[in-house]
Amino acid sequence: MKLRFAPSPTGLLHVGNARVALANWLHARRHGGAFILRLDDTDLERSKPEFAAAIEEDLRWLGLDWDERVAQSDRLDRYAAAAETLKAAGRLYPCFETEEELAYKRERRRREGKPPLYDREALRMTPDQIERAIANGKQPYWRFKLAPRTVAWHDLVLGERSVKLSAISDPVLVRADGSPLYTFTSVVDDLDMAITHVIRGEDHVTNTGIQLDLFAALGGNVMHLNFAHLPLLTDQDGGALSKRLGSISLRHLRKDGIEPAALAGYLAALGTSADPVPGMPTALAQHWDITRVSHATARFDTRQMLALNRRVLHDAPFDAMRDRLPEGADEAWWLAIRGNLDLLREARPWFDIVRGTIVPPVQEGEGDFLAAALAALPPEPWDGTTWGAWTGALKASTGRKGKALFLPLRLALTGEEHGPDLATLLPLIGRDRAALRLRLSSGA
Ligand SMILES: Nc1ncnc2c1ncn2[C@@H]1O[C@H](COP(=O)(O)OP(=O)(O)OP(=O)(O)O)[C@@H](O)[C@H]1O
Repeated sequence: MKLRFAPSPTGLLHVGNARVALANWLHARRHGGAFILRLDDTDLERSKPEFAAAIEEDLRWLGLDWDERVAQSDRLDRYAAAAETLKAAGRLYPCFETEEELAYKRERRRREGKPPLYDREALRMTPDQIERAIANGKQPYWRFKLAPRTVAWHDLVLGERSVKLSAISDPVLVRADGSPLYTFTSVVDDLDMAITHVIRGEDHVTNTGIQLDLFAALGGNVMHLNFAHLPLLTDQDGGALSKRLGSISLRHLRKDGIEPAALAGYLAALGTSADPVPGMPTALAQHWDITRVSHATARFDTRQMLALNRRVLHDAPFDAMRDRLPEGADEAWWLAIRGNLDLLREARPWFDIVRGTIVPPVQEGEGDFLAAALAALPPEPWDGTTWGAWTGALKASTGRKGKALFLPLRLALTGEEHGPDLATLLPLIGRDRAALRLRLSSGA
């Protein structure tokens, strides 16, 4: 079994691309197959090496690796040879019509009530006419002569699918400047690399009909090829995603503090009936089943991904996070605050609260209560019971309870209205800091 992810390096990977990459990788790893990263970089104008590098970095961040990396720009000779094979078989024919001529023909057919298909006029040119056109300085581009048949396949996600080839114009495979087009390079590569499963976005369904015909024309055995087309992912409002538009990119999610296990877990469960669980791809592979992906359109819901991110942080052991935490952070602090984080960057303020200096707000009208709290602060050593003993004594002496008792203390000690459990936090803050903050917050 061999799979591939074939992005064009024309922008930053978005979450739709990532879902496809992940599905291919999970399928390969689940079944002990190989996974290839193939950069579709034959569009020299739009492809950029820096995007290729960014794609590789983002895939690695997501926890994906590959057994082989191929760049289509290194294989131009191979596409040229495959074009010759097709020409010799009479399946690739030269065309000379200009864009304007084609547009005019399409319009005429539409007016006649016919579908705007290419009429294969170039196929009727004699060798003489072709020679004359070339002698007159015209460079041909090349179309693939589709077979007059309907191709069918069992799609692992969409079910039974078929494409009637007579309803499609013969596709251009090679431009006038000799450069091959995606439909062509993709098939030559799948054939040469013995790809067994093509998992990609639903935008390629029509291509699949053409590609199966082309695959057979190049001598491939289509029985060895399996397809799965994932419904296109949209943003939260149903809008399309595109690399060129800079849609929700992995790069931005990462910069915003999303953990790869949250994104991978979310994408792997998206469109299935399974509850998303955070996890890196290696762990997710054990339960992966492509046939569980629904053929309904899926929306990328940032809130759900954030909920998973929270879970990743809540369960993260100190050792796994150590390098990304503020200098001087220790395990007790991490365990005390991790349950309160949506994003890792929210950890920093809790470091200052516990280990550093903060200025709590002066609480008007709470001066006496905070002074009493300061006076009742027990001596150190402190442990997990100190908070309960201290607030229990204050409750008895002041008659306060609930929010009236706890909120002024929390505000004084942390400067925040919400946060981690104070029973855990208080011993970490320590008596000196606690005493100072109670005094400052009382306005004394
Ligand atoms: N919104 C989407 N949802 C799911 N898969 C997608 C989506 N957009 C692209 N893909 C898939 O991602 C893979 C990489 O495709 P490609 O590099 O052409 O991405 P793209 O976002 O369509 O790029 P561009 O915007 O440059 O055309 C393909 O398998 C494609 O089907």
